[in-house]
This record gives sequence, C-alpha cells and structure tokens, in this order.
Amino acid sequence: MATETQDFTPTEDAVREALATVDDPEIHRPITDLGMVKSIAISPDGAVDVGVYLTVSGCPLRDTITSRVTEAVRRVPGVTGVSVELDVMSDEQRRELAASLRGGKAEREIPFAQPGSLTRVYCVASGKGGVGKSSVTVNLAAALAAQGLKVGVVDADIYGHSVPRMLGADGRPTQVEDMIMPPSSFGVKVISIGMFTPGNSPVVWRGPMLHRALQQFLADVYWGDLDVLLLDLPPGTGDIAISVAQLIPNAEILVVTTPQQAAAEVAERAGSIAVQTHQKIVGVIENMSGMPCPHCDEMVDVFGTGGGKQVAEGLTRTTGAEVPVLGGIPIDIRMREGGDEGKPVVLSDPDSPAGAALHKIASKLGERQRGLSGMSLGLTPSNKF
Ligand SMILES: Nc1ncnc2c1ncn2[C@@H]1O[C@H](COP(=O)(O)OP(=O)(O)OP(=O)(O)O)[C@@H](O)[C@H]1O
Repeated sequence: MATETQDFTPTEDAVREALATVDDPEIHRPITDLGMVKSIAISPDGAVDVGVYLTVSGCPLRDTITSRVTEAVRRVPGVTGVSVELDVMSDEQRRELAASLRGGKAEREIPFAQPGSLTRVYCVASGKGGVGKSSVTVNLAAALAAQGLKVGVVDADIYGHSVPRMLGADGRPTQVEDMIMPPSSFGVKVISIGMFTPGNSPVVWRGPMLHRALQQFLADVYWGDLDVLLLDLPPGTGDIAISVAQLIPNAEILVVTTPQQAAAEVAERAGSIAVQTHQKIVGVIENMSGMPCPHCDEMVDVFGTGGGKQVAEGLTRTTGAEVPVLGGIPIDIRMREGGDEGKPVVLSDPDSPAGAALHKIASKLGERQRGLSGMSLGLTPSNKF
C-alpha cells in the first residue's frame, strides 16, 4: 500500500512538546523529564509511532500511560494516527531515574527533615486507641487536598494500619530501584505498612524495625513537593513517636481525644511527650463530641464533655506554650460509613455535622503558611532522649 504524503507533516519538536504535557500517573512529572520517551518516528502521512519506557515491567498503569500519550500526540496538528510501543527501562536507566528524583543525591535523606523544607508535618497522636485518630487523619488530608494543597499521609500506626482502606487506596506501590511510588486517592498520596504485608496479616515488629520502616516511608517514598504531610501515629507514647521526633524534628503534634475525662488524661500524657522531644503541639481535636439526637436534634453527650478543653489546658501548662482546641467533631454515622467505604465524609457529605466540623479544622491548618518562620531548625540533638 502506498503511503500518502500530506502537505503538513508534524515535526518531532511538536510531538515532543505534546509528550511534555503527559505526566507519569505515579510520579506526577512529565514523561519527557523522566527519560521515559524512547523514540519518536513520524511517517510522511502523519502517522506517529512513540516508544515509551515503563519504569517496571508489568506496570499496573501501562494502559493509562498509553492512552495519555495517544491523546496528547493525536492533538498535534497534522497527526493522522498514533501508535504506542511500550518497553521497560534497564537497571541503569532506573538507577538514573531514581537518582534524578532524589535531586541527584545518592544518599537517601528525609526531605521533610531538611532545614529548608517548606512542608508542614503533622503527627496525629492520641492516648487511647479507637478515639478516631485515623478517621480524623484521612478526613483532614482529603479536606486539605480539596483546598488545593499537595498532601501526603504516612500510616505510621504500624500495628493497626487502617488508613489505606479509609482512603480507598489499596493498590500496591510501584518500586523504581529503591524508590517507592505512593498510590494516591482523592489527591492524597498515601503509604502504609499494610501495602507491603500479604493479606491482613498482623505485623509484629520490634522498635528498631519500626524505626527503619518509618525511615523508609519518609526517605524512600517519592513524595514530590508536599504542602502538608500527616502521620497517623499508633495510640500512646511509643517508639514511633520518638522515632518521628528523631527523624523529623520539625514535625508538629495534633492531639485527638474524646470528651471523656479518662481518655483526656491519657491523651494529655501522649501529648506531653512533646516536652521531651521539643516538638510543638498545634492543637487538640475533640472527636465524638456529642451526637445529635435522631428524633429532636438535641446534642446527647455520649462520652461526657470537656475532654478536649482539659487536654488543651493541661498541655498548655506542661509545655508552657498556648495549645488551642482546634474544634470538636460530633458522632456522625456518615463518618463511620465513609471510613468503611473508603470515601471520607468531608468529600461524600461535606455539609454533614462531622464533615463541616472537619472542614473547619482543615481550614485552620491550611491557613498556616507554608514556610520556615516559627519552625524549629531541626537542630535538637537526636540522642537527647
Ligand atoms: N465522629 C465519629 N462519628 C462516628 N464514628 C466515628 C467517628 N470517629 C471515628 N469513628 C469510628 O470509630 C471507629 C474507630 O475510629 P478510628 O479507627 O479512626 O480510631 P483510631 O483512634 O485511629 O483507632 P486506633 O488508633 O486504635 O487504630 C471507626 O469505626 C470509625 O469509623
């Protein structure tokens, strides 16, 4: 069959320019910057063949990449057809990519711990388990992402990891050399030990292994440029809280409690670890603060009242710095359902009592400027505790 020549044949530059608009779905950077464009061949009839390198063989997002490339190139004037041929990077190419993602640094370092980091890191802590710490974390993350911020979540609740399910992010992360690409859901990048354990098997790890896992989550995961990173800590004052303080001295603490006095006392103990670790406490969130009566809408104080205020006052006394109550979140069945269904209530029902309360707290956190002013310089000697 004779090849038809047309008057206007697209140039390689025009095709490359179109490819520069295609982001890798996991790394969120143009494929042209990532060395993923293997070849471009243009026939006189305007048909374009593009060779694309995948970072790993069996890449789960191969179809997404193919369709993004096809769509982008098809829009170039003069293009009559697009075919995409996939190949896989060599070990050498992967090493180069991993190094370039790390900004050319061979050493793994935690980007958020660098004195110049502009990412705000919040550790969400609680005294007792089951007070809604993970639910609050994922909802704040989704609400902050909905405000347009770049948000990441580390599920550091290594024993009771529930964040991926609550965010509907249950995919397995792709690995490029020793870099891990975090799955993202509702615009929130998320990483959890649950993504690396087969099935629902329990994780029985000792302190040093937990420290290592956390370090990997912070240094080996490709987070990109984040405005906010939230860490869901295990309940209580454990090894992980100390590890976080050592790894990211700039991290600030958000304490979640219920209104119950007994829960408040434990939450206050968990929060006061900040005194030893020299971290700042951003504030206290009171979860399960009453429930609107389904018949008359009057608030029923299921877990009593005053826990959030008690913790905030206690922590203000112990730390010597003003610790505010950032807000109260009522008991709301939609919040529990959202967690079970993997769609945070702040998105599925933003005007519900819990959704609205969480959005209000997220706005307070979102208003805090990205930047270095008022932040610790990370100079606390890590062997002090
Ligand atoms: N305000 C709320 N209204 C209704 N249900 C809630 C609320 N907050 C949390 N829940 C539900 O309470 C249960 C416990 O919440 P969650 O798992 O977030 O607690 P946690 O403090 O992270 O627990 P742990 O630290 O033990 O993992 C979940 O089923 C969650 O959906």
